[in-house]
Amino acid sequence: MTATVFRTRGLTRIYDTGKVQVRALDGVDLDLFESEFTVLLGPSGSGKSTLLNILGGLDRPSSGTVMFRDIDLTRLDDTQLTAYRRDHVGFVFQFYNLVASLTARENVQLVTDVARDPMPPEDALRLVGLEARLDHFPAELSGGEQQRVAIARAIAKRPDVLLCDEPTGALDSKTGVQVLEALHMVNMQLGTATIVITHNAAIRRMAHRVVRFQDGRVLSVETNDHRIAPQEIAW
Ligand SMILES: Nc1ncnc2c1ncn2[C@@H]1O[C@H](COP(=O)(O)OP(=O)(O)OP(=O)(O)O)[C@@H](O)[C@H]1O
Repeated sequence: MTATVFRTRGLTRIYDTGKVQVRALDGVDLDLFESEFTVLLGPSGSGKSTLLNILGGLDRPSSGTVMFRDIDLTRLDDTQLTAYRRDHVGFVFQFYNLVASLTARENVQLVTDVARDPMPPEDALRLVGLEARLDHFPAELSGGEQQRVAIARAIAKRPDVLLCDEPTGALDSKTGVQVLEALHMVNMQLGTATIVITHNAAIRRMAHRVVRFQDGRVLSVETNDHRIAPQEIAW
């Protein structure tokens, strides 16, 4: 049996907006596993991003526990949480947040220059299929290529987990599939536990495990017996 990378118990996040309290997460018990590719599905507002932000140490729960391996993230102070993010977590968001005045290689270098055990930026860009675009600026790259630079930037520090919030949300099917191929390669070659939020149900078919959310709770967890290749996915 594969070891768990994340274990949440009774995870609850309440946003207090003054007039109303929103239970974004409402007692989530969830195990996610080392090296697995997990897809999080669910309607808008069901709590997916809130969960991802807590797993990534960007936010804290109101109650409950979240273990990363044998570390209880809820017990870390702010400095320790920052160190956890820096050493263990790669993030990919819907919008790429690349520095426009830097090339693809230089955007990745921003991270590798300060990481503890980085891979060369060229290796990270090769892994996502961009070896021919090293010296291109973001404006010279397609949306899918820019997202792949963002993935290279996220994985160049060799994180243990890669957390992706709608990574194909801004992309059409053809370029979106290239981004999924890049995530698949990272997961296969580096064994990085990869957790992907998507509204696109077609993507669930490439996952090891699919978690469905509703109203801040886990509705179901399914394991895919037959995964399909990213190239077979279309939307
Ligand atoms: N900073 C905040 N302040 C108040 N309420 C918030 C805040 N962030 C999220 N929420 C609320 O918490 C609930 C869960 O939001 P969350 O973003 O986690 O959902 P989601 O499933 O990721 O949605 P989407 O698919 O639209 O991104 C929603 O009702 C949302 O309005």
